[in-house]
Amino acid sequence: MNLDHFQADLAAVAQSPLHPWLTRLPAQLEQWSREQQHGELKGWLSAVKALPQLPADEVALTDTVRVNAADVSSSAQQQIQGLLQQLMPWRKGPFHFHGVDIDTEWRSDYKWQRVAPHIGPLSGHVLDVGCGSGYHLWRMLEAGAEHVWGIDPGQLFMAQFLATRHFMPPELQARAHYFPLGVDDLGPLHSFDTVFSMGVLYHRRSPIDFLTQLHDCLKVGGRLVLETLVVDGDQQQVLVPGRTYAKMRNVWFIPSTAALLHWLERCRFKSARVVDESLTTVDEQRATPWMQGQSLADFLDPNDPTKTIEGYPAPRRAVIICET
Ligand SMILES: Nc1ncnc2c1ncn2[C@@H]1O[C@H](C[S@+](CC[C@H]([NH3+])C(=O)[O-])CC(=O)[O-])[C@@H](O)[C@H]1O
Repeated sequence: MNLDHFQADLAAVAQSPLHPWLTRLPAQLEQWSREQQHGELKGWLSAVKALPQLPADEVALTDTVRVNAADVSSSAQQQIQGLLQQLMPWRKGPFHFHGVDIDTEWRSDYKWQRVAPHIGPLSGHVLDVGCGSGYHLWRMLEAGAEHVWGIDPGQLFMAQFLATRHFMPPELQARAHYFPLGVDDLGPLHSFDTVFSMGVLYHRRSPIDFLTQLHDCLKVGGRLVLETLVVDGDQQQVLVPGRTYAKMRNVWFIPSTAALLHWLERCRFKSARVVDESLTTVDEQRATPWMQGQSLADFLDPNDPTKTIEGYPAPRRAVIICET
C-alpha cells in the first residue's frame, strides 16, 4: 500500500479547513508505507479488492450499518462472505452487506446509544481517534457530520474499514476517511469541530498528554466526546492495574469520573460533564462466529461477575463531553 491509495482522502483534506494537516500527513503516510506494513496487510487488501461491485440500493447507517442491492445472486453473497471472513476477527460493528450479516464481538451500537442522545446533531469535520473498523464513523455521518476522519494504527481495522467503504454509495465514500496513524502523529491542528475518542484513554501510558493532544486537534469552541473505563472514587482515585486488566495487557490508567473531570479541567477543557456511566455486559461484548476468540465472559471472575478475573472491578465505562 503506498501514498496513491490515500490520494482521494488527501484531496479531501486539501479542500477542507483541515488543510494545515498536509504539512505532515503525506510524509507520515509515505513513511508508514515504507516501514510499518503488517505482514498480512497485502492479503487483507487483496480480499478487499476482490469484493464485487454492487449497487447500493438500500443504505442504512443505523444500529446495524447496512448496504443492500435490490438483487444479489447467492454466488455473490457467498463470495462476499468468504472475502469478509478473511478479515476476521471482526471486533466492532455490526454490519450487513448484501445479505451477509457480520455479527461482531462488540455490539458497538450499544455504545452509540449511550452517546448519541447527548451530542445532538453533528456538523463539520469530525475526528474519531482510535476508530477501530470505523463503525462509529458511519454513525457520525448519520448524525449529520459533513466529513468523518478516523485514525487508528490497527491495519486489520483499516482493511475492515476499506471493505465497509467499498460497499457504500460514492457520496458517502467521499465523506469517510481513515488514516493508519496513532494519536501521536496528529499534531496541534486546531481544526476539528468534534473529536471522539472512545475506548482509547486507558491504553495510553500518559493520559494527560493524550487529553492535551485531543484538545489541540479541536478548533476553539470545539467539542470532545470521551469514553473510557472508570472506577469508583474521588478526584484523586485512579486504578493502575498490574500486568493485565480483564486479560488486556496494555491498560494503564482507569480513573474515577471525578478524577477524569479534574484531568480535563487541568487540560483546559471547559464544562466537562459525565453524561453516562454503564457496566459493560456480556450482551455487548461476546464471542461470535466472526470473532471466535475469548471475550468478556472469559475475562470476568466466574464466581463473581462484578470482578475481573484479576479481582479488579468489572469494566464500567463513562461518557464525558466537554468543550475547548
Ligand atoms: N496510539 C493510538 N492512537 C490511536 N488509536 C489507537 C492507539 N493505540 C491503540 N489505538 C486503537 O484504539 C482502539 C481501542 S478499541 C476502541 C474502538 C472504538 N473507538 C470503540 O469505542 O469501539 C477499545 C478496546 O477494544 O479496548 C483500537 O482500535 C486500537 O487499535
